Amino acid sequence: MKCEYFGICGSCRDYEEGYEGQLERKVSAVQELFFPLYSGNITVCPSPAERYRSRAEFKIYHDDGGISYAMNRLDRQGALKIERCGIVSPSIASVMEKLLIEISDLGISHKLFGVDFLASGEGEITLSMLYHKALDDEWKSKAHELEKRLGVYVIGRSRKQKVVLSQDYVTETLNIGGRMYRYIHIENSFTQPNPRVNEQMITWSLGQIDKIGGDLLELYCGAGNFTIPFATKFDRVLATEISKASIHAAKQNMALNGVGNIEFVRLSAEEFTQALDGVREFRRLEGLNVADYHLKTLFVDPPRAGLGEEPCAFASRFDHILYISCNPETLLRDLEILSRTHTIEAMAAFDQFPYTHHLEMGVKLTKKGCV
Ligand SMILES: C[S@@+](CC[C@H](N)C(=O)[O-])C[C@H]1O[C@@H](n2cnc3c(N)ncnc32)[C@H](O)[C@@H]1O
Repeated sequence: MKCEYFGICGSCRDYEEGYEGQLERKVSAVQELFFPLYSGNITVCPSPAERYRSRAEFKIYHDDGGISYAMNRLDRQGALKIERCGIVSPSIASVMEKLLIEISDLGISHKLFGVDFLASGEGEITLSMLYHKALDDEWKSKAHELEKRLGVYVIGRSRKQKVVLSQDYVTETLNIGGRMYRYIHIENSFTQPNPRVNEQMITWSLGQIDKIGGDLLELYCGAGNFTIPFATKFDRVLATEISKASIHAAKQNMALNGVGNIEFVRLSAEEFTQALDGVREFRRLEGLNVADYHLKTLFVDPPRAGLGEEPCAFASRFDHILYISCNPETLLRDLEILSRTHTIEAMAAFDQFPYTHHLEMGVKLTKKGCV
């Protein structure tokens, strides 16, 4: 019998399909899905089979005066208590059990309903504790003690309250083709969850845009995960993103890596296209002459909803499009539109989320008639 919770609770190690089997099945499914548009080779980038997630969110389940970790059941029929978790990074795994003991010992479990972990490969961890009550000075001093006992950075969150005791970020190192990049990852902001697959994703993507040159436009740039390595391949990069915290981190990441040819601007993708077409003016673009950029390449990494009709029409203006997608279904819809003007040159599948039906995809498109 197959257990749908393998990889979440990590306990049923005899899952009959194994890591390779589940990946093969997912890859066959996307090959079939995209076959009408693309019949070429799909590069497959696997994940480590366990301990691959650098961030994880758990519910806190209270019973008999004790607390345990829990997750929503996949069938949405209540919560499932978690005893062990095979998918979180070694550093998260090393504090999970101790954390429950220390929270109980310090008496800070009352109204605690969730904990979020974010870790770096070097073992730094932010621990966000989510409460249904206001956090007072007594909580702060106990949470300080928790930081000391576990060697983590504690952030307390409740309605309209965020308490940062020491810091709310970790610094991650990624190896991209032998070069080390450093990134500040802020808790509660978007970061790629699987660092080893993320490295493969950036490396594959770099290979696709290697010799194009000119300037790059990136929409949905987050904290500059792709932007910073991409900047080595273009004269200038204009990168936009909706989240203020991510843009702030992106600017720090640019400095951290000694990169100077990127402009990060906090604008939604929709706002940026309006600005480019002169439909609206934005103070956030002041001092930047967008018309001055030689934008022939577009990189997009949108949320699950993908692009849709209008953004695809905008994307069609570019000679080269690189599209990273976390949802093959919306990607298919968008590729059906983009294939009217562009040819799919290459495709890749990145197993960001092993043991789930999710698969991240990468696609390189070139305008028809363009060499
Ligand atoms: C899948 S993440 C990719 C981020 C980044 N490329 C990375 O690898 O970390 C999508 C990003 O799009 C941003 N976003 C969501 N809706 C947006 C919109 N309408 N316009 C611009 N950015 C948006 C989110 O804040 C998030 O950072």
